[in-house]
Amino acid sequence: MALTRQTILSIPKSNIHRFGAWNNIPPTFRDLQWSIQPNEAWAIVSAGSAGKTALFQTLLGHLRISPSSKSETRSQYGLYPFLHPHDPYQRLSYVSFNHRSQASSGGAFVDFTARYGALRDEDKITLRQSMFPETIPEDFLIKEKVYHAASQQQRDEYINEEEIVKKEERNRRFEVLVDQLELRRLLDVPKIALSNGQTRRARILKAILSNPALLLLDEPLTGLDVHSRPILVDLLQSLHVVNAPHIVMGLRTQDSIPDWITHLAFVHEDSVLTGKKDAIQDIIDTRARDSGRQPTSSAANSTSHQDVQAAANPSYPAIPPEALLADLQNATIKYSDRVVLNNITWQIRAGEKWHLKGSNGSGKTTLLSILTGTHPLSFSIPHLKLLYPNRPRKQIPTPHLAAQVSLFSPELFDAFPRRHHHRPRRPSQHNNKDKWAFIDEPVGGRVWDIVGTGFDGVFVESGKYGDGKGVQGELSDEERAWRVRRVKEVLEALGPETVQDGPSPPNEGTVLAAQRTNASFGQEQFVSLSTAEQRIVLLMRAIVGRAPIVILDEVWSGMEEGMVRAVTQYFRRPATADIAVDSGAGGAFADHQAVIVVTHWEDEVPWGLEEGLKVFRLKEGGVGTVE
Ligand SMILES: Nc1ncnc2c1ncn2[C@@H]1O[C@H](COP(=O)(O)OP(=O)(O)OP(=O)(O)O)[C@@H](O)[C@H]1O
Repeated sequence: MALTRQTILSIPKSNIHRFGAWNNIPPTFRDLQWSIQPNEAWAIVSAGSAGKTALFQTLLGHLRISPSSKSETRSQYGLYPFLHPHDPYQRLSYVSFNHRSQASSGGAFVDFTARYGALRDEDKITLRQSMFPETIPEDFLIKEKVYHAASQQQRDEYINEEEIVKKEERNRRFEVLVDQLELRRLLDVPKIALSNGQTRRARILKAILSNPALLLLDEPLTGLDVHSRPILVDLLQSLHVVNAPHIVMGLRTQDSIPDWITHLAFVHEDSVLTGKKDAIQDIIDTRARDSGRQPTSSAANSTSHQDVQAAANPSYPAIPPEALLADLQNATIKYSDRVVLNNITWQIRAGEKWHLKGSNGSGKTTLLSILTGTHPLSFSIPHLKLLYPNRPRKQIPTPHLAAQVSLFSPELFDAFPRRHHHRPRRPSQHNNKDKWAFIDEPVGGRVWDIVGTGFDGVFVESGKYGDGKGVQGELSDEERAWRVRRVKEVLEALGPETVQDGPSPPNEGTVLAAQRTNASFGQEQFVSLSTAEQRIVLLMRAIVGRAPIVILDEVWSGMEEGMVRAVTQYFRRPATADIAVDSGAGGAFADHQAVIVVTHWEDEVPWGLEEGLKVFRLKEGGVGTVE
């Protein structure tokens, strides 16, 4: 198609490299050629998050396009002819639900339970105030000196924005969108208190209000309930057809593609296939059929593995079949006039598999935070008994509870500390500078250590062997040996040799896919892993300790296709395989464990109703029932 002033994006045949990488290093993408016209609606599709993210990074100018824009082959309008002559970076908005928030990138642990109390003053900023900083009362800003600086910056940004869009126009759009996205009744709720799905809708609203010409949305539907998904898809379409803004969205291969999408960019390894939807969809389907291979790891198939499966955690008393592990009766939680949990009664027994269901904001995370003891009100619920043998929550020290009710959740993923060392680098002839420079390098936190933090439910690695110190005192030799065996088992079950998904776009500093083994993976730095791999490591952390109650909240979102397959297969492996000597083919869960899965996608639940899966559903008004 000919390039015109209206063309939105144009990348003539190019290789895409990371900045700083030589041209003779394999590029992230080879021979990428792509143009987007205003009447086309594009989605970027890839099996995992890494490929999609790299393509979005290319659009954001974070990767190097070769030949460069100075070359004759490039358009006179650059990457975004449509935005010309505006600064593309002012008119471009990128919202990704694939990444952890900036908040945790500094390495400090962000207290994700703060939302339940909203005790700190800066946590009281409401959704409305976050969108309209000028509505934050002046006396609040003066009192909160630290926050003042941030708010002032937001205010300045707001004023700058005003140069682009008239205030009235922004307000008018806000009024319409806030209803369409069903956020009105949440406007005066502290922003930090919003549920996962509510936060996602609010971020999309904010991005639209910033009036971009091009809105890049990565996985906008992940984490949204079945009711909200079509609402968002319709809204995006209505904006897109008038090109205000033009939208490019990222989807997983397993997501259904909205009808109004006309073109697809399919990322596979280092190639990007672009074209009309049907043609590219055919290619994706064919590839999916061909690659329907099963994980081929020693953990899945071989019988040579000599480890005896490590069933029960020797640190805790043996749990008899069907023992009551959680007994919650008549629990109510409300915030001023909003009842989030209304008289909830729920009993969970050893060996049970639960699917906790409910629309966005129905109280799932709140309910689980009572079981994990992280909700401050978990102490004041009259009847809450946990673990085996059953004891009132008040009598269980919180660290013991954290070790025995293990958790994976999007909030934990965001908050998990990733440490970087800000280290000075000597001036040298290589960096061509006479000044000292600072480089950020990852420190500590090998995968092995991070998985090991799961035994004690803590967030910092501890213990000489990276297997924790034990919350009940010094570990015995038997306990230590059990822990080491367990870390090996989960690495074996979910490490890169088992989870074969094709190589991700090469990241500088990471070990090449071909050289990786499940064992070597344990020695890699957690912070250098891709987002999807970090997820799988935190999943290993949640299951390593064979905690009596395992909570898996939105585990599959953000994982690569092959990972979803391997994890599901591992979860489905019968618990009885657990005691099989020298098979290495143990199940992810032993008979004495209860597992609670939270997902809005039915097909992600590893077990069916016919296999004994139980369903607990939360409804509007905070009512909860066993289905
Ligand atoms: N301080 C507060 N004031 C008012 N409402 C609050 C407060 N804290 C939490 N809420 C509300 O409690 C509800 C429960 O949120 P929760 O995170 O438990 O929902 P969820 O079912 O996990 O949702 P999602 O599917 O989006 O993750 C939300 O509607 C939230 O807005």
